Amino acid sequence: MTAYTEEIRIQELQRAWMDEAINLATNSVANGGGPFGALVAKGSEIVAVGNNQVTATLDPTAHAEVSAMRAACKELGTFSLEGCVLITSCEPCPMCLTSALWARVDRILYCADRHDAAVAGFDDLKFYELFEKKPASLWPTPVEQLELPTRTAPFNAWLAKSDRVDY
Ligand SMILES: Nc1nc2[nH]cnc2c(=O)[nH]1
Repeated sequence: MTAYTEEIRIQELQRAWMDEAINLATNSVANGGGPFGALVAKGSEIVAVGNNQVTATLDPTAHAEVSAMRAACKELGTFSLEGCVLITSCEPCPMCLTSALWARVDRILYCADRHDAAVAGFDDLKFYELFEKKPASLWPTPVEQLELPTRTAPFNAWLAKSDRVDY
């Protein structure tokens, strides 16, 4: 296989995965979920899929991407998605983007963006804008530090644990 045909193969695979993510998102609406779908792929294989289940499961963190990454970790038996790609029907919100960074995915591919989501009434864009505003203590949901002398005790315990599993 030449580099060119390999590139075409990868593009076709990505297109098929994105079509699948969009189908998951559309079906999610029909099944009572939010209009978002995502999947995690490794090599040429889909490891796991997910759709938005916030209202169905009473879980504000049950976004499509988080659901897909949770399922992928379970499937692979690991907390790291290194070597995997996250494909999502819509640009990840700040929570999902950070979750993907924590999961150490190799790459994220999305279709609709935060502006498309805003038209549908979702706050992804608003939250991205919030993160650009400082200080967070002045956000509509104030984020404030209560600085106690014991604040680093958990980290001290962590650093003293020789058999800790870093992530
Ligand atoms: N990308 C994305 N944005 C959202 N905004 C609200 N829910 C979701 C979701 O599941 N995925």
